[in-house]
Amino acid sequence: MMKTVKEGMVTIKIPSFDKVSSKAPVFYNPNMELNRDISVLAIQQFQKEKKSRIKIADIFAGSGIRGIRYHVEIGGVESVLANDINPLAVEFIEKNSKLNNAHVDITMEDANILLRKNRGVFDVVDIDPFGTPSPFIESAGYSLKKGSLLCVTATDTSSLCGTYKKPCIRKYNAVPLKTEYCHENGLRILAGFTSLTLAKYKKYIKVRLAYSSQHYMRLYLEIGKGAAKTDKSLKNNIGFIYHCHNCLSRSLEYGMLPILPLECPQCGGKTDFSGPLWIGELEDENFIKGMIRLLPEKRLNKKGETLKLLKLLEGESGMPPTFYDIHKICSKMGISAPPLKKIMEKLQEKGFKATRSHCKATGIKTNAPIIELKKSIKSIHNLTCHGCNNIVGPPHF
Ligand SMILES: C[S@@+](CC[C@H](N)C(=O)[O-])C[C@H]1O[C@@H](n2cnc3c(N)ncnc32)[C@H](O)[C@@H]1O
Ligand SMILES: [Zn+2]
Repeated sequence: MMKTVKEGMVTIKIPSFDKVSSKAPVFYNPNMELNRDISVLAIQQFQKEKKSRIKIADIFAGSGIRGIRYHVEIGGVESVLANDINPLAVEFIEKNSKLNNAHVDITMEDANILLRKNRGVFDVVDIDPFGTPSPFIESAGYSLKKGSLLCVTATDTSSLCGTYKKPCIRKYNAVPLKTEYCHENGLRILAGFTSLTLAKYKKYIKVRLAYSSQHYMRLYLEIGKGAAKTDKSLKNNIGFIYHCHNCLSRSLEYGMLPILPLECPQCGGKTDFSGPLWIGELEDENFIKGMIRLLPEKRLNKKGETLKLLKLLEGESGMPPTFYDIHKICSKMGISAPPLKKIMEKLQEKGFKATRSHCKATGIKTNAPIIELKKSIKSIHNLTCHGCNNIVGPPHF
């Protein structure tokens, strides 16, 4: 039995399956359509900036839908290589390429071998494996050329988010942190690990776009080259996040070792830490603006969702790492949560930056310290609440 799928401008066929699983004869996940839609826009924007024709490698191609979409939907493409280790997947990539009249190059190799054999060939490498991309980053570091784009998906979010600490240390050589901003933290661990892995090849990353959605994380990294620039990139972007579970304050430390005393500077409580991770920029405002401008000319089923996400990510550029969960803070303060918009306005009135986080609907990113945020929340609460001032007791800050 066959199943027909329509996404973007392509139609593909795959063997029927009961549920999305790595055990399916040929893997296809309809929930990743947004991932593929955003990839089409991001790679198109990259190609536009490059002003030359690009060679793309979709090295975990599955049914071929991703690579075929890149071939059909992205302008200025010189070639697309679709690779998979599964022989049945390769058969379907061949069928689906013909079905869409897309002249895709097809290989059946282990992704690491393919990257090693094609050093300096591709302008875009897309790594979309089952679970962790960690075993493939080293070969990507060897293979990628200056000015190329590395697109990485990770679906092992429980490791990156710190539900399980040991697998994160094993796969990403970093200590995770189970907090309200654990998804952003996970993106930072993945970017930090990639940056440190590439460094031995005197290559560094510039994060053009990073987001977490549903069950996966996705990074778009532009590759730079040169020993001095790599050293500088590590110095300016790798470090640690410290988090106080008591008063919810955070701080950053640049470097390869956690050296701050593990005591909260705000309340004296014990702090937890995460890292080494990427504490530099995760969003490139101009890149995202470019992607938004490209939206009207693309045929995407998830256009609305894509725009909403890109707008949130655009707002996050230039903001410091981590965000505050207003519900968590208010529950600690013993008051009901005021609307997010009002809190952001209050912070902005006081001269702080404030924006929403794409990771959490109740999250606010701000450069205000926790004490200022709590003061702002309290003042809005006092203006609007006439019933509970006497029962909440003294403010908790
Ligand atoms: C998550 S699926 C890819 C989905 C596809 N990119 C898409 O958007 O629909 C991962 C694919 O990687 C293939 N694979 C697993 N290990 C591999 C390896 N070492 N080298 C190449 N392909 C591999 C699997 O057969 C599977 O088709
Ligand atoms: Zn504290």
